Amino acid sequence: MSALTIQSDGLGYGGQTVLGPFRLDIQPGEHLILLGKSGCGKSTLLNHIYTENRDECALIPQGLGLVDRLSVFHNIYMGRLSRHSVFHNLRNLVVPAEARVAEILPLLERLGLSDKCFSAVADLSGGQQQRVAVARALYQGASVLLADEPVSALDGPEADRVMSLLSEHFASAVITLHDVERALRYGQRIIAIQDGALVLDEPAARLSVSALNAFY
Ligand SMILES: Nc1ncnc2c1ncn2[C@@H]1O[C@H](COP(=O)(O)OP(=O)(O)OP(=O)(O)O)[C@@H](O)[C@H]1O
Repeated sequence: MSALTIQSDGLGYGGQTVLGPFRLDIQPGEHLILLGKSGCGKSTLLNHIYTENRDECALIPQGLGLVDRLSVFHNIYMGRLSRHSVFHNLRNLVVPAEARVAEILPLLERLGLSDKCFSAVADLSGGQQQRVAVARALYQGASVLLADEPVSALDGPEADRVMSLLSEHFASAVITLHDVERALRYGQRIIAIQDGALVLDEPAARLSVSALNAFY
C-alpha cells in the first residue's frame, strides 16, 4: 500500500496551468526530492499534496508560517494544537505547561536553539527561524514530511545536520531542494519538473550531479 497517492488533472492558478495531469505514488519509507527551475511548480505540487493529505503530513512551507510575536516554544507547540483541549491550549499560551516544555527542549537542543526557547521568533535570524519551523514539524508527530527548501537559510554543515535529522525522523518525505548534490545525498527517489510535467522520476542511485543539472 502507498503512503500517499497524489493524482491531479492539472494544477494552476486562475485558469493558468502550472502542472499538467499526473499521478504520484509515494511508498512508505520513501524519501523523494523535488527538483526544477525556480517557478516550475515545486511549491504548487507540495502544497497540493498537503491540501489533500493534511492528517498524515507535517508541512514546512517556504514562508515558514511562524507567528513572529509568539515565542519559539509557542510556535513549536502549535504543531500539536489539535491534540489538546481548547482550555489546555489557552492556559499553555499564558503559562507554558512544564510537560510541554520538557517535550520541546530536547528538540531545541538538537537544533542548537536551546537558549531561544522563550525568545520571540521576530528576534531570531532567518536560519534560526527556519530551524524553528523544522522543530515544529518534528514535534507534530506526522509520518510524512512535506518540506519546501527547508535548509535554504542554513550554512552547509548545519544544513546537513538538519537534513539528517529530518531523514531519520520521518518515515516518508517529499522535499524540494535546489542543491543537486544534497538531493542525491538525502533523496532515495528524485522527481524533476520541467515545462509543466514530471519529466524525471528515478532512484537517486541511478543519477548523477550532471544529469540533474540538466533540469536547471
Ligand atoms: N498564488 C499564486 N497565484 C498565481 N500564480 C502563482 C501563485 N503561486 C505560484 N504561482 C505561479 O505558479 C508557478 C509555479 O510557482 P511555484 O511557487 O510552484 O514554483 P517553484 O518551483 O516552487 O519556485 P521556487 O523554486 O522559486 O520556489 C510560477 O509561475 C508562479 O508565478
